[in-house]
Amino acid sequence: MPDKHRTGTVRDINGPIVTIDLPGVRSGEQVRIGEIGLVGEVISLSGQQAVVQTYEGTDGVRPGEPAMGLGWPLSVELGPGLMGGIFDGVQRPLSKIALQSGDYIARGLDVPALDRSKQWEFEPSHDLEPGQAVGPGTVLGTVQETEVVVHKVLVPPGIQGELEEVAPAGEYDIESTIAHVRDAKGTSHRLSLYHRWPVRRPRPYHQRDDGVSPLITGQRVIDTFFPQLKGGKGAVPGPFGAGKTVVQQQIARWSNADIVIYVGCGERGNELVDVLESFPKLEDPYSGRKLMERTLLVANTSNMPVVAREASVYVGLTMAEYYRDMGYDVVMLADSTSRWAEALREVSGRLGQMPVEEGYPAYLSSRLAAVYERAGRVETHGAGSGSVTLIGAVSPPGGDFSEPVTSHTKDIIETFWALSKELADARHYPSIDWVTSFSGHVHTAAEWWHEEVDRRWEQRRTEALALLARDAELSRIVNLVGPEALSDAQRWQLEGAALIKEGVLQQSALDDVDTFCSPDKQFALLDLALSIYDKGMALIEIGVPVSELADMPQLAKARRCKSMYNSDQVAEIRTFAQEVEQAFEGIRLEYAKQSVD
Ligand SMILES: Nc1ncnc2c1ncn2[C@@H]1O[C@H](COP(=O)(O)OP(=O)(O)OP(=O)(O)O)[C@@H](O)[C@H]1O
Repeated sequence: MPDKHRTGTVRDINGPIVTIDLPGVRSGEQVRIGEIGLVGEVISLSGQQAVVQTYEGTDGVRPGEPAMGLGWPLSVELGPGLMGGIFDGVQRPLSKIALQSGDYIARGLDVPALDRSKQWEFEPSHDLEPGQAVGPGTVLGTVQETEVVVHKVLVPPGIQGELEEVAPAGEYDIESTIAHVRDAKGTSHRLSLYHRWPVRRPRPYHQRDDGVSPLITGQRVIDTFFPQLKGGKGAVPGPFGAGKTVVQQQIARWSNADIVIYVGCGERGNELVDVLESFPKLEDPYSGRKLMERTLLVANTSNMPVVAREASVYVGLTMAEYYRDMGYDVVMLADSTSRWAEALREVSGRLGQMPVEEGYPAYLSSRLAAVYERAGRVETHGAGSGSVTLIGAVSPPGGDFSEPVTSHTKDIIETFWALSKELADARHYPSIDWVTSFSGHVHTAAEWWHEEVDRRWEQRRTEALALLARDAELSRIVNLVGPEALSDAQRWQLEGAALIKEGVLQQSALDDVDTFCSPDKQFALLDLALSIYDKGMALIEIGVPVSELADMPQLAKARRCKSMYNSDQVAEIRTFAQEVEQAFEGIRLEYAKQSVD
């Protein structure tokens, strides 16, 4: 233990929950437990006794060992050096830890998140003068954190006053003094390139703004059918193996956010290894450099107990808010909030609290809501608008969406991308079910699409969903009485829906051309599918048999267009649409001629 200052004694150990005697300890305070110095946090107090949840295994710790209060709540370090980092659930840098203790994290390790020795090139803001009034969000200067991220060095929340001095341009480590600010009481505050922030306290902002532009993910079923806004909150619930991780990775990789934060929260070890191995290899499609230059990962390692997952979501969110405060659009992916909720359940069970639904405590929904509440688009204190988009994967046991975590999440979020086992089994990817998914952002997104892409976007989207709903009804009839019972018009509706499903909704993450689809290409493909359907229906209405249309080679090509033409080749898709139109016109003329003959 580093210090005997304010020490107490371990009384009782119940898995990750430890009771200690420590006079003067506060709720939420960080403590170190036992000779080994395990990290933990006070979650309840009763007289001199405190109940602590530890973020590391308590094996070997015995009653009577010391416990020490650190005097501050669970906090993270915020400053240059976060980008590209891989941290554990309490923000310890995994790569450094591996150097110190090998692949398995030794317990009680105390490694700061940010590198103390690295020098950063600080460029002070040119418009700053000593004597000037500054406050939270004032940009003191910048540091080029990576090739693609300019890190704004801001006056941290809570500091307000007169600027005494700001450091000249030069190289500084994160602990060097960058500025001094004298507050109204005359106290001088020394500011450096980093500060600490308690993870459970949302970082302040000037005011909330409504989201205005969609988060473009390049995934058609998301952008075109169930859009998300920058600053929105969304969930991806899905049964085992339905594709949650792929959806999240596609968003991380392709979305037009400035910063990506991926919190691997208690998913199986091999999946986490996969994420940790795959992310550093990914190329940033916007800069051509490594995606990790604007990404950071938080990963619960397999030897951390379940309660560490609980902290990791807040750790990720606080870092997301920090970059939001610089005016960036941040997307944070939490995989998965079910595992996070299990941590709540475990702790509440060990505390003997009354379980409400399936063992979860009564505060499950309020905790979930508080987490999602930290998403949003805001007017920051000094750096313009910034946003945190929060997308949580949910892994309901047995794929049952009525279980508590999924159902409470559904009430909180605005965008719900429900993955379906049937679609995944049929290898229809992404397996986002168009019947049960929803987005509360369609009208706002429509303004963007109408302005930037095509004025018919919302109308076309509605037509496609109506056709898919009709398809579901007709498929039920076919299952009952067979396809012969359908009219030619109904069969053509099935063909039209199949074209939407295969040509628009299905999108392979593994297809080099189709893995990302620009908004223009998304609309061109949707419009192509619907025009084919509309033109075909007009022919059926004048008596052309459906078999003649269903065999047209153009239909097969329309299904493949997504992989034949990349996002820059929208003109080619439109040319093909004209060819199809001519083919239909040919049939119409021929049929009209036959009728006359
Ligand atoms: N968009 C996609 N394109 C191509 N293949 C996909 C896509 N989505 C999912 N898959 C396939 O489905 C497999 C399982 O996906 P994934 O690992 O994302 O599922 P999961 O829901 O995260 O699983 P788990 O329940 O184990 O966490 C992938 O390995 C891949 O083969």
